[in-house]
Amino acid sequence: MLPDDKSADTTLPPTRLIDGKAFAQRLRHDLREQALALHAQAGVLPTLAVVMVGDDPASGVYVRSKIRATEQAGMRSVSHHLPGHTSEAELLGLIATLNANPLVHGILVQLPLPPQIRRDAVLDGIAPEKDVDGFHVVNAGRLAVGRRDGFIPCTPMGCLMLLKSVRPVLAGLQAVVIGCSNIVGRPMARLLQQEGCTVTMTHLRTRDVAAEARRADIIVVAAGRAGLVRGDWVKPGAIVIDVGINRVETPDGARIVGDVAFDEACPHAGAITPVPGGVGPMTIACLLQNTLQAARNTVSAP
Ligand SMILES: Nc1nc(=O)c2c([nH]1)NC[C@@H]1CN(c3ccc(C(=O)N[C@@H](CCC(=O)O)C(=O)O)cc3)C=[N+]21
Ligand SMILES: [Mg+2]
Repeated sequence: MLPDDKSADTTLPPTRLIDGKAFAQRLRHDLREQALALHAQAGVLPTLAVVMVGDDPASGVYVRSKIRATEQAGMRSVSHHLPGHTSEAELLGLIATLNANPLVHGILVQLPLPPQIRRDAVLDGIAPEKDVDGFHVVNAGRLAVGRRDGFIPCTPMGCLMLLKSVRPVLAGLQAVVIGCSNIVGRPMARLLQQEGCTVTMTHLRTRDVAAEARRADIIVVAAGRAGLVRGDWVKPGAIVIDVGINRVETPDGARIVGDVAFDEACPHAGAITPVPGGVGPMTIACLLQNTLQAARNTVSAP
């Protein structure tokens, strides 16, 4: 390059692919060492109870990968598979038993639940100190008021870790969250706000989501609609975190895609998560982190 050639100064740096799979593998490796140390030093074997109701095949796949990851991370898992016709009272009974069991540190009830069971009644039946999903209303409340003594939902926590891996300081940035479920969007917005972002939460009734997205330095999308975020929604250099998991049929068979039109968005984004291999693996790693934390919390400080 000639000394007077300034073209490099105006060219955007290449898009950075955020490798959630590799990040999650490192985290799981670290968690394994910490779990083994806790077991050796305090005699506590971090244990996660996974409860599944019914036979949704996708849920079965997730549950099995959570159990495998738990054991690979030097922790124990106990799984309870209940039939699809289980009543809410029966499920609450199992949860009460797990709440009372001192050898169980974390409890995860796989969602979605069958229609005869009220999700919120079940989530609020889990002891908050064992609520490693962070879905109990008490843990949601702790996050909402900025307290740090509760559990943070695993997917937003994983998204924040990935964001910070490419941009350690988020303060002052404009963030847009697309989709505001209690599981991802709402807690994500609260975490970003705590990091000092100016957060816009968008949802089904937002008049012009594209216009909100175009102003953003950070886009987190958890809307459950394949290809929702188009290339021209992405401000040059923005960080794009894609939480979507959509199964689509292609001529070459079924494929999992996110909520971002990845090929379109890539040239605009400064950094972007792929699907698969982005946010998904982080969700499981953060579940293990919360389980380890729940186990540690049972050990009285020396
Ligand atoms: N109580 C509860 N807690 C949950 O955390 C919870 C739940 N219920 N119900 C279902 C959703 C979904 N979920 C995922 C976890 C990991 C991947 C994951 O690892 N995905 C990989 C593989 C994707 C694939 O190829 O199938 C990836 O994105 O690369 C995806 C989705 C947790 N969920
Ligand atoms: Mg992903």
